Amino acid sequence: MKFTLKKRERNTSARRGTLVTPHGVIETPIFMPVGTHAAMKAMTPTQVRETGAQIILSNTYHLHLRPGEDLVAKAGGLHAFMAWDGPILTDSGGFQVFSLPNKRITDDGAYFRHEITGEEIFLDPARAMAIQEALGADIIMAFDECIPYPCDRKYAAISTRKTLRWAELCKKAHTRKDQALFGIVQGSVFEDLRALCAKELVQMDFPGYAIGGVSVGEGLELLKRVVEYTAPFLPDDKPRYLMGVGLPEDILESVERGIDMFDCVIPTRYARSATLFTNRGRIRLTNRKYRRDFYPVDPNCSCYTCRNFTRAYLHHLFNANEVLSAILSSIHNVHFYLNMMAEIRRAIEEERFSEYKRTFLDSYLKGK
Ligand SMILES: C=CCOC(=O)Nc1nc2cc3[nH]c(NC)nc3cc2c(=O)[nH]1
Ligand SMILES: [Zn+2]
Repeated sequence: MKFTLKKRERNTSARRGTLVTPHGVIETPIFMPVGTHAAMKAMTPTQVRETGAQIILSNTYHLHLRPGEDLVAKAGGLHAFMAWDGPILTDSGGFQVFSLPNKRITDDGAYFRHEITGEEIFLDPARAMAIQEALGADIIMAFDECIPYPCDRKYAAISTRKTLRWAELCKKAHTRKDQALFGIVQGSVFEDLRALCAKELVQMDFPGYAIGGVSVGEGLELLKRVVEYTAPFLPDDKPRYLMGVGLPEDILESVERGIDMFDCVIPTRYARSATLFTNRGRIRLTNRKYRRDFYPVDPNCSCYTCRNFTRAYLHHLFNANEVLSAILSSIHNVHFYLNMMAEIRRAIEEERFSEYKRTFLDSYLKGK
């Protein structure tokens, strides 16, 4: 996998790059829609492609539980199984489980109790590598502990050292050369732990680095600070992935501070609960005020949904509990995110990212 920096912004740390993977080229900064169970919810691969998505995410933990990585491998791997011929990244998905009470973390790994069957699953570096290698994603993530927020410094220090030890074990266990293994920086909100973790991971020399342990309830101010003091320790010529981020405003602030890759369930999850993104903020389509509103969701949007349907129609679909409501809303929200990323890339190329961010947020946050 090869990352090339194409442009650095003069007055911010925003950067424009190209990431070449075995399944295609990714233009960064990029947003990666999340397809947890090897599927983008309510969208076909063709529809996902049409939104401008270049790379999608799937979750190791969930696919290990069902249908199991051996079955996916027998199907020819994730790309064949889900008919997505673009790049795929697998993260743990254990994050959701990490945040659940029913898990036990030891020095060697983590025990997750399956919320449905109650069956206990043990994940450790070697197993996490074996599962992701069988699934066949282009980018796989080191097995780490996502430190919850808040947490005391002592716990964060011990956990961060463990994540570093696990990163070493992942590197040893990872054999497939056509897969890129990214290291994950932990350290909670403690600047010195973040610096120490980043420096030691860089010493291990990964093809890319993620900043983990964020978007765990710390809020935008702390997120900005963590990114601000962690990103500079990461190599300029390697991709930087901020896990689980986020809302449009979180993404803009993090691009400004040097992040290249993002993932979040927000666009797809909000779509299914009728919350849609527009360049004047979010709208709740089940609200009665859209009953007779014959405008598109976002008059400036060029997606299939905005070109063919009105807010009144989507309001009706949600009221009638039609499956089509989830499909059309997901197409719009994912398109909205990917369109924003395309505008960000152009703004960086034309050295006007700060102005783009200000204009976008003025309209988006104040509904101007
Ligand atoms: C197979 C193992 C691969 O391990 C991982 O993927 N680890 C990992 N995933 C995360 C996912 C997150 N989502 C959010 N917010 C929605 N924050 C996240 C933070 C992490 C994290 O610190 N680590
Ligand atoms: Zn649209």
